[in-house]
Amino acid sequence: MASADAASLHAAWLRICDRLKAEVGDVEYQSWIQRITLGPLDDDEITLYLPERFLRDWVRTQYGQRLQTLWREETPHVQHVELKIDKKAQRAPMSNGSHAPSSKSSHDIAAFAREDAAALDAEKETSPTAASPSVDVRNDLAVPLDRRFTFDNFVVGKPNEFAYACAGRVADQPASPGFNPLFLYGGVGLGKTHLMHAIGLKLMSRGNISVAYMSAEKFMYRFIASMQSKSQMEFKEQLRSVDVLMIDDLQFLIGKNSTQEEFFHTFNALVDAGRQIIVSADKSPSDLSGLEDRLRTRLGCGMVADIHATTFELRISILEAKAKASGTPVPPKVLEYLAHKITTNVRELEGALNRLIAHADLVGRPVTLESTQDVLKDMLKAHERRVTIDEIQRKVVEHFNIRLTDMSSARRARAVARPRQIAMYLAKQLTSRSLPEIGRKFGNRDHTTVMHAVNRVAELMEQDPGLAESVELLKHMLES
Ligand SMILES: Nc1ncnc2c1ncn2[C@@H]1O[C@H](COP(=O)(O)OP(=O)(O)OP(=O)(O)O)[C@@H](O)[C@H]1O
Repeated sequence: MASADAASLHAAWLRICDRLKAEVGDVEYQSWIQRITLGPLDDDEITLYLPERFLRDWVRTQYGQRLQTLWREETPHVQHVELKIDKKAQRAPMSNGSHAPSSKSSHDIAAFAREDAAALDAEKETSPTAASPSVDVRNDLAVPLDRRFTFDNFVVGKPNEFAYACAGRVADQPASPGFNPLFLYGGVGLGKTHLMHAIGLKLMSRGNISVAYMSAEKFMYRFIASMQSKSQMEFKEQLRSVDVLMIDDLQFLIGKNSTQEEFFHTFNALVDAGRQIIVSADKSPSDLSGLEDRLRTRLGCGMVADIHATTFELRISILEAKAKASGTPVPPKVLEYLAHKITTNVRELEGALNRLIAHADLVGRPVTLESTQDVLKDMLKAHERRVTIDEIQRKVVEHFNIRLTDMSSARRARAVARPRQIAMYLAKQLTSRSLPEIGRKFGNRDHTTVMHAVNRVAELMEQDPGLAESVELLKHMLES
């Protein structure tokens, strides 16, 4: 093998850098390739240095093959590429000469991070309840898991059984094919965080597994803080050293481009190293517009599990379990009432129950339906569904297969009059409209007619289970 002098090696390296830059783009180039320092040629093997182990590993997995090919193409003297760690290479002048950072490039990532921080500040201004950014990198990387959020404490029903099963599988066999990443998504307060913590707790109970859980927001604070304190390497190394990384509420990263970029690299490094990633968000990967396409694609590559909105049955089961755990007796009527009134969010359902129990303990009186309505007045008001009389009329005519005009017509035939009475009854039950207001919406009828209809339907529901079922069904459809 002919020997190559230092100048020709250096020239070859510059050409390789040029080609790589064109292939991978500026950001990746500056983040990774630019950190490489050219080392000696030994026989047909060229050594390239990187200042940190994770950088070396990353470059090896991401670009190792390509570097070898490019070297072989650029100079036949080099057949093999060896990537080594050299701490002295840290912040050394770029050996790739003219490829040293341009005026803007060396701080691009930091600049992006500042942009993310600015985006965050803008959000904070419109979101006074959010915590101010904590940028203390001395804290532990992850936040502790909540010991209450176990699998045993998670109530399973139709809407969450699939997510529950997936979470259980990951807890039993982390990083198994098809389950990495595990992507949990669903509306607010439906148990995503609970399941993530349950996985973490179960894994940790088995001992030697390192689990890091943090919100996407926290991830970003850490990232920005590491930029500010020039400890990015430490941050990256810490992240890449965990066995299981859990990031909650990923939607927070929408519009935070450099944090997304950082997360993407962390994600790849961990998955490639056979570590488990668990992510939660309020939407599926494909619906998270605002996240980079390549990140969305990777997020959807493992198991995607949806937690659906709760059903009445699940809400009852959750309330029963929580009431039982509290040790304070709560009548079934109260549980049903809560499950009817608070339908969207388990966190609020739980909050309502806790408030009732605390109140009962404090005043030393049992929980009753009356005390519930009183104690939760404000909360329940906020949950009143804004069902309109128009909606009620539309649903009722659809159900009984009559015309909408029959709601306000003077026709008295039973086939029309009864559904009209039912619609009035529902208007009284589901809206805060007064009897005269309801009457006006039903062809300017008198309030006494409405009152009669309401009483008559209540009476009939007691006598006729078929009719009661129809009315309940309509009510349920209108409420959900
Ligand atoms: N199926 C369930 N069984 C028992 N508790 C539940 C269930 N679902 C939710 N919870 C409880 O409801 C509360 C809210 O759940 P969690 O924080 O996991 O929701 P989330 O989906 O992560 O919400 P967010 O979108 O706000 O992050 C927690 O106290 C959790 O224990």
